[in-house]
Amino acid sequence: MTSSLRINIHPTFEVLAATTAARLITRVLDVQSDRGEATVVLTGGSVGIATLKAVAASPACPAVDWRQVNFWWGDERFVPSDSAERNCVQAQESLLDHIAVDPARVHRMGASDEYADPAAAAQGYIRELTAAALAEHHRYHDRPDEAPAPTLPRFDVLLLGIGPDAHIASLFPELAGIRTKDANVVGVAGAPKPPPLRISLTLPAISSADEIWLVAAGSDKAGAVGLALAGANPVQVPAAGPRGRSKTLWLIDQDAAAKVPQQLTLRQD
Ligand SMILES: O=C(O)[C@H](O)[C@@H](O)[C@H](O)[C@H](O)COP(=O)(O)O
Repeated sequence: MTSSLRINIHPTFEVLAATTAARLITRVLDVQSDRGEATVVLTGGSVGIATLKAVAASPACPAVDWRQVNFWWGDERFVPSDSAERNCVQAQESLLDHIAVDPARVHRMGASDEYADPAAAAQGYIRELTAAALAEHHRYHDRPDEAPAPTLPRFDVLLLGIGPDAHIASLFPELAGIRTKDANVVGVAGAPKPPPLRISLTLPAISSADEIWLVAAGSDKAGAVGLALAGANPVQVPAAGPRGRSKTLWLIDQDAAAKVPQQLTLRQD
């Protein structure tokens, strides 16, 4: 399957969040009509959280059977589980508290009051991902023992915010995480964006997703977005790395689009 790249530019942060929310609701509904369940990987950050708030506020929100949605996170801050800094705490307040989710389908990354360090929390998430992948493999394969067992469940939509330094999730330029190819989850130390201790999916795990949506707003993201879309090296520009299996969607506002190569904004493949 060839993966398509699309760039959608919106006039303002608010319109970007509202349209991303509408797109997410529609995508989950479409997947649920095919498979019953749907799986979304959430992100932290201003656009990621604003999108969740817009989903909760949408008149279409109740159309989704949220009890059949699996929630994972692309990254998390390694702080106490009840800290307002946690991406999952912000997602809980923005959306999950307002919909009927199945707690067994909400997969939070580990916290500093649950694990000794980010590496241990990463191992814990790897175990949780592997267990979900195996259960899904048995649900969807007639003869599961005849096919190799996957280590990741199917991610229907994976959301990524982008930092001014072009980081995605908690994969930062030049650090070990963006270079990691032999693991699905890593612990992060020394993150330039506080807090310094984090957990993150790796680029191979991110790129296992069917659709990847990169969301960014503001002129401080224009350089990162422009470099990523110009095809920079992912080690220096992590936002250049993600490729969804079927679609890579850039959802950005006009300010963040200021340095997108002109020929790209005309081409929508
Ligand atoms: O844990 C995090 O901080 C996020 O997952 C991170 O990857 C975020 O999405 C970007 O830093 C963009 O954040 P802003 O949109 O707030 O700049």
